[in-house]
Amino acid sequence: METLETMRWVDGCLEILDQTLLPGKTQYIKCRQYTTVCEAIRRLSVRGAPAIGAAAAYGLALGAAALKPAGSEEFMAGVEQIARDLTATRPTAVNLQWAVDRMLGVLRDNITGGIEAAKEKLLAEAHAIYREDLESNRRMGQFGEKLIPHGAAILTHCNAGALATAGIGTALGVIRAAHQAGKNISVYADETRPLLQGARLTTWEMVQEQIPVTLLTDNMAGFLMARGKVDLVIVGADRIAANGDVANKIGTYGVAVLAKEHGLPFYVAAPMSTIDFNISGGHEIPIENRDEQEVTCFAGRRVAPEGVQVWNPAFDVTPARLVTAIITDRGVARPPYQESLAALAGK
Ligand SMILES: CSC[C@H]1O[C@H](OP(=O)(O)O)[C@H](O)[C@@H]1O
Repeated sequence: METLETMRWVDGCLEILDQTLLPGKTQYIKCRQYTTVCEAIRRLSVRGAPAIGAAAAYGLALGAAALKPAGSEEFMAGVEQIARDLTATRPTAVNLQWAVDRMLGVLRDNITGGIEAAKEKLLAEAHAIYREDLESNRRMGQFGEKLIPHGAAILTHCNAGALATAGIGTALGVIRAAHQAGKNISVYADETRPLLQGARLTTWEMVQEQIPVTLLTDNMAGFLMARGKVDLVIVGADRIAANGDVANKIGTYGVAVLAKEHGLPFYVAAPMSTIDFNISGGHEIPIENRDEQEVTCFAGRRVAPEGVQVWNPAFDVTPARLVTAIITDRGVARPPYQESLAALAGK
């Protein structure tokens, strides 16, 4: 089985697995400047909320290391600009802002110790963020697999796997844990238009691990459920509001409505770093709109006529009322989410 690292730190350089080339080609982007990390996030070479957060943390450490300020004030100003550039790359996954805020907090706590020491602290914190995600995924898998019945056929959307994280994944981490617990599960993977994270990445991860996986186009999910082929749905998340509304890859809301219609459990797996307690509901979640060519072209060939208008939101919002449970790295939250998520966060 080929196991690939989503990213790795090698001799002062962040190497990012270029996911736009998967599954056909395995190639790492060598990021020696933080601007290369910004571009990798923007073009989804690295993608998935936890992975974006970890990449941004390493990007901030890279950028800070290259600064040659006259003093600490200039250094702080330089790092804060790097932080702004990183958080501007993609607006929806809260892990990006969370990771950058955490790095800035470490800097402010250590600036009095001198600039070189602060640079070392930043790199250490980026390593910590990456390392913690490994353990966070493992815990989500442990909590989540208890919800998975033996022999379950599980539908998932997009890729919330090892390629979206530092570890075994969020939704796919639960699937891996259930598989390893001997539950004889199988997976249905939505291709996930327009960038095909399901067809390219989720199926690849499942095939690598010899977990039975069936690929379907997004518009087939309803009929598959109507034919009684699906036992439950599990997806990842990019930002979850305090009330349990979930922003995830475009198409997730439709799957949740279909699951409700067919009486199927709809689970969301996400670490606590994806819960945004600063917003009350999904209406406050910023939704990224992406380039129209992602929709008008397919495999590099234009399929829609010139002059067509395009709407290409990268995410949608699933209301909490459609979510059966939220599997986090601190336990499983059930409705009412305002209370259960706050309790898991120790608020
Ligand atoms: C474990 S977070 C995965 C999450 O991120 C994906 O979005 P993108 O591929 O655009 O970064 C998708 O929403 C996944 O559920």
